[in-house]
Amino acid sequence: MKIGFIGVGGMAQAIIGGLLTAKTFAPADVTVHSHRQASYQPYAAAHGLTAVDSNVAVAKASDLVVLAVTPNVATDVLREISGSLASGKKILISIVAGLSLDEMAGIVGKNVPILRTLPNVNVEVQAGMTAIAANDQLTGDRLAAALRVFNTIGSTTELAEDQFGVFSALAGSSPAYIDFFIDSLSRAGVKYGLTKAQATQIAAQATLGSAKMVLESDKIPFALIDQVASPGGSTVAGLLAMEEAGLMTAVVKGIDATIKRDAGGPA
Ligand SMILES: NC(=O)C1=CN([C@@H]2O[C@H](COP(=O)(O)OP(=O)(O)OC[C@H]3O[C@@H](n4cnc5c(N)ncnc54)[C@H](OP(=O)(O)O)[C@@H]3O)[C@@H](O)[C@H]2O)C=CC1
Ligand SMILES: O=C(O)[C@@H]1CCC=N1
Repeated sequence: MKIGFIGVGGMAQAIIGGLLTAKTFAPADVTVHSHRQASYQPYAAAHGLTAVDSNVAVAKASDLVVLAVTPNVATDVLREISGSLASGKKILISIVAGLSLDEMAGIVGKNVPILRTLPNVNVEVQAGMTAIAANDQLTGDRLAAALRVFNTIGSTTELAEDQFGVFSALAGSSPAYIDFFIDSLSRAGVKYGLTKAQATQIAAQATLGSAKMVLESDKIPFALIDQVASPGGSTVAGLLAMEEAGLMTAVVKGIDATIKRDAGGPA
């Protein structure tokens, strides 16, 4: 099974990095092309991937064709490769935010098996969270082959397409927000004399452990908060100060803005 990427920006590189580490594909079975030769050729050479000189060549060389370009060029690129997908033998996988299965099928043809996905950048370390929706042409072994791509680099969840916007905010964009939180914790540590490197490692490990606790214990986050906040202690003092500064409202407002923009609202 061969996989090809049209677009090798931040997200495609995270997926490819995760897949190579997981050994889901051998480097030579991964074909790439993007807009600028200066960006895709050195990347392909550095990882032993197969670089080709057009988007159509990616589609021709691959069983799984991953559309990983920015949303503003996605429909043009689909038009460009539609002839190579027309037989319905290749599987189109899109990671493009906001592009629906119907829009894609309207361009490449209703007989083409398509998997719409929304991965997050953590796929690079096999800890991704990916939403998936398949069209009715993608079933059986072919669906399993497409799902395997994302199951080997993290968790997946099947989702109705009208929930991709909220998912994109909670999982696609949130690594940036969680990193913002980690960096804020770390800066607070620097304020009190830790080095930035020490403080970042401490903040990141505490975040990782807390996420693991939420996933693995049977307690909801509020119960875990209560477990940490000793009566009359320092944590409850910190929690109240954070809430006075509007932490929960700030997070929800951030998610509101993310969803609005994902739905086509102004930047
Ligand atoms: N970043 C993330 O965390 C996530 C991103 N996504 C989706 O992934 C997609 C890519 O995002 P991201 O990686 O962040 O963006 P980048 O800007 O990092 O990458 C975009 C890629 O598209 C390529 N490209 C642009 N125009 C063309 C074209 N006409 N033909 C071929 N390739 C082209 C660029 O090529 P070049 O570099 O050569 O100019 C670049 O490799 C988006 O649709 C986004 O919605 C989804 C989930 C999470
Ligand atoms: O910022 C973006 O538009 C994309 C969608 C989800 C994560 N990154």
